[in-house]
Amino acid sequence: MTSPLGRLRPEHLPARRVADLVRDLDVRPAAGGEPLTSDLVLTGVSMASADTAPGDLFVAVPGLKVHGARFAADALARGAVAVLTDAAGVELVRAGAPGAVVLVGDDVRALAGPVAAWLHGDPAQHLVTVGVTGTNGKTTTTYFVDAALRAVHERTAVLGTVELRIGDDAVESPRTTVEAPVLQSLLALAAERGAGALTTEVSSHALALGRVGGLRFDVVGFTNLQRDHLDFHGDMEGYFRDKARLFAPGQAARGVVVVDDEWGRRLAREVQIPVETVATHVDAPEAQDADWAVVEADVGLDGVGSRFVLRGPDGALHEAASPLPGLVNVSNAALAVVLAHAAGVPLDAAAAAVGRAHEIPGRMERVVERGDGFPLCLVDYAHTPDALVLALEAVRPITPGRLVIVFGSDGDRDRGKRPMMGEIAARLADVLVVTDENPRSEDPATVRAAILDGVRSVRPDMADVHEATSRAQAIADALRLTTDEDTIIITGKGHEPTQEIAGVFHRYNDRDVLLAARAERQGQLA
Ligand SMILES: CC(=O)N[C@H]1[C@@H](OP(=O)(O)OP(=O)(O)OC[C@H]2O[C@@H](n3ccc(=O)[nH]c3=O)[C@H](O)[C@@H]2O)O[C@H](CO)[C@@H](O)[C@@H]1O[C@H](C)C(=O)N[C@@H](C)C(=O)N[C@H](CCC(=O)O)C(=O)O
Ligand SMILES: Nc1ncnc2c1ncn2[C@@H]1O[C@H](COP(=O)(O)OP(=O)(O)OP(=O)(O)O)[C@@H](O)[C@H]1O
Repeated sequence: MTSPLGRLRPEHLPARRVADLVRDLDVRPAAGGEPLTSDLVLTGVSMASADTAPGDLFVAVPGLKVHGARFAADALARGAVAVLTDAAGVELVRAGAPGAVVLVGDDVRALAGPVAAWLHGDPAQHLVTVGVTGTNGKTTTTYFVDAALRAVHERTAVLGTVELRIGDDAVESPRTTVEAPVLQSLLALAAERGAGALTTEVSSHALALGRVGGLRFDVVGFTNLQRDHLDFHGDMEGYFRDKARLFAPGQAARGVVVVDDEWGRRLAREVQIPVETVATHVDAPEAQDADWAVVEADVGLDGVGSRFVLRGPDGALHEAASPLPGLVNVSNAALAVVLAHAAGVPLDAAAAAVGRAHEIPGRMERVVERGDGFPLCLVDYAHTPDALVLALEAVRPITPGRLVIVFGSDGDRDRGKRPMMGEIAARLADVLVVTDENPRSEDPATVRAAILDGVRSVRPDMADVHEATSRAQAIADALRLTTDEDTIIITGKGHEPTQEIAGVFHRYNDRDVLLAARAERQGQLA
């Protein structure tokens, strides 16, 4: 996917002297290079050569695969005026681009954010900023928070897995949390366009790789911690420690932590910033000590949403609602209300706005309504074992007939979860269509076989278990197998606009494919 950086820079570019960068931040001219001239001016920062624009500082970081300094010549050819790198990078820049202006710093990945914030004049100070981390629920919670912030700000920005949105303008997002220079440039653009608040998802990769460096959030939130991304973080302890970085004093002024799981309780105990705690499971022991607690929840059997009652720190009870089905969304909504309140939105306005929030692409999204021979069809992003359990439990009560799941598991990612996903689906759904998610470089059949091993361990006769070698075929098969009493839930890819197969990103979206399959089936039924 093309990076949106070029399209999302502020219209009024900043202009600051390289000499002032050396004066203000912990960087210095590399020995033996061109002397810094006082008229050398920067108007942008980039970390990827393809995203470099004239006037940029190219920050060349040592990558996990390759050193960014290898691409300095490319960045300079695109108009970069200087390169910031580490000691190892200096030699590489000199080899590829002799004569370049080279600055050097010790940890350039960590410097990228502060440098970009410096260049843009610390744009975050003009906005209320909210960051949300946790394994599941980040996207949903950020959209809920954004809905609440819009109750008091005419224009807002929301950044995350689904899109990068400022006011009504949005582009596809290259990842959950953009690189630090892109984030700072988006903050500057949001401020320039008069946005009063910005909410962003903060992934654990972002925290480990300094993508939110240079930004001190007004409020940050934690949803939960579940098994995911162990290929990157090593173990749960490492994953937790990376998440906890968001709650460091330099990174956020205050926090709101869901304490339903032990990781949340530990985070609330250990962090050094003021935090409010939220317990979202009715009558759970942690509710007694939590600042905020969901004390009643009525999970709507119409599958549209839930009403709940939130007890505040003063003991007062507040009516609130989640516009999406399932108890997990009560949890996300409760967190969002408290986060928005901490970010300056009156409590009842926050609760009302969250209850009315619009549908979120690929999050329990109702794509086909039940009726006329068609089952209710939802597209959901559940791609971890815990999320899958919760998603299936959320749709069971709204399913008069059979619960059908179309699902797979990612290639080149945590292999251990594949049989677990199969076991869960076999336990909690009636009909299974096992297919591909993003096989990446792996043989899709191998990934499916691992899932099917898990299915077999729970359902040895493999009754009502189907395998489809393409996701579009799986969706068509599911529609063919069902009537309007049933529910189909398609999990794993949510809003994603592409499917990655053997290194190639093919345009693919579950919602679009489902609607096309429905139209075709309607033709067959007519
Ligand atoms: C594992 C991981 O996060 N890797 C990130 C890491 O990659 P890397 O260190 O391997 O980078 P590299 O390929 O060695 O390249 C080194 C440097 O050279 C630059 N380069 C490279 C090639 C080139 O032609 N020109 C160029 O300038 C790169 O931009 C980079 O700055 O640093 C790169 C730039 O800083 C990131 O783009 C890259 O994210 C990759 C694309 C990625 O897929 N990340 C995923 C796992 C991720 O971040 N996911 C989380 C969400 C997870 C979730 O909750 O689901 C996210 O926030 O999206
Ligand atoms: N609070 C929650 N606890 C557990 N599972 C949840 C929660 N909220 C949502 N989910 C499930 O996780 C899926 C992903 O939700 P969402 O996109 O909001 O999370 P996310 O943290 O943004 O995920 P990712 O970082 O992978 O994009 C949903 O489709 C739903 O099935």
